[in-house]
Amino acid sequence: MSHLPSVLARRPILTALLTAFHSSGSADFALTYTTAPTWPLAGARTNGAPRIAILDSSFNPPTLAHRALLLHTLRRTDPPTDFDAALLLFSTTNADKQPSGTGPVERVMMMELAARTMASEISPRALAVGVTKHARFVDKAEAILRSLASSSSVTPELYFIMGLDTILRLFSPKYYPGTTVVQALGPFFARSKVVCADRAGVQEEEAVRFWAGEEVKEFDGRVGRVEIPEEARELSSTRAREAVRRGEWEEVERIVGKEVAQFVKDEGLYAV
Ligand SMILES: Nc1ncnc2c1ncn2[C@@H]1O[C@H](COP(=O)(O)OP(=O)(O)OP(=O)(O)O)[C@@H](O)[C@H]1O
Ligand SMILES: NC(=O)c1ccc[n+]([C@@H]2O[C@H](COP(=O)(O)O)[C@@H](O)[C@H]2O)c1
Repeated sequence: MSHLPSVLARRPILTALLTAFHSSGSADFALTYTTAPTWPLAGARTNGAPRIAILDSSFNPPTLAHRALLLHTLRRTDPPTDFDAALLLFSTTNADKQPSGTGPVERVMMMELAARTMASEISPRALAVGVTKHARFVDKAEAILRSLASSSSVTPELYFIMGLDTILRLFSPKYYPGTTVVQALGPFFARSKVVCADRAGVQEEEAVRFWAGEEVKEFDGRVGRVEIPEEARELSSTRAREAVRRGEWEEVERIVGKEVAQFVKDEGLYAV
């Protein structure tokens, strides 16, 4: 069954929602779609803090690597963890880049498309799509926790999934002027954990240096690992955009899957 018609019908609602979110002085986290109205409470566990696996990405466009990161985190992390819910999260600001490629409405439409194609594999856990205005993980975590505490009195444990290139930037001092990395990340790691996947393109020595470093050791037990299949490791949004520009639609489909590829083609995204 194609999810495209349902997502295309969402455009006016999403446009209004994102405009209101953008102009609100106070909102810094909002959900656009959930598979269960009680998200994040749809899992089997009934006691303890609900655990939410969060895939934060620019989704420019969503790829099958993003899908693999989320599904493999839910199935086998080291150490093994039971999750109650999952969240695809998009930030309207990025820590390093100016917005380019596509606007927020198309990004969220593609995220919702990806979410609908994954929902049955994630079930019985609840899956949501959300947006935040924050670029740094420390601020994203705070916004999500604050929002859930005010709307549902739930205090979940957040697990941020990221590739090695991103965990290197989470621990980079350039994002925390006026303080040390350990001080800046202390409150974040008190309530959240990180699940990290190796990423093609990161130099071996840089990876070895990072894992042996004092800063990551400071948060021992708060950083887990996940492996994704070989074929997903080399996929990236950049490669998908380049394949669109070359008009190689089979390659685009191999990187992003059938439905997102169709959306990108129909909407004329990334063509120039
Ligand atoms: N193939 C992959 N292997 C491991 N981690 C990945 C992979 N693709 C994306 N990630 C991770 O997923 C998160 C979101 O990725 P992001 O949105 O930056 O995708 P991207 O493909 O790197 O995008 P772009 O090519 O536009 O820079 C990041 O933490 C990134 O490290
Ligand atoms: N120190 C940090 O918290 C930090 C550093 C770099 C990127 N990020 C975020 O990671 C996500 C992925 O970033 P890229 O799209 O640049 O790969 C974005 O939301 C970005 O803002 C966070």
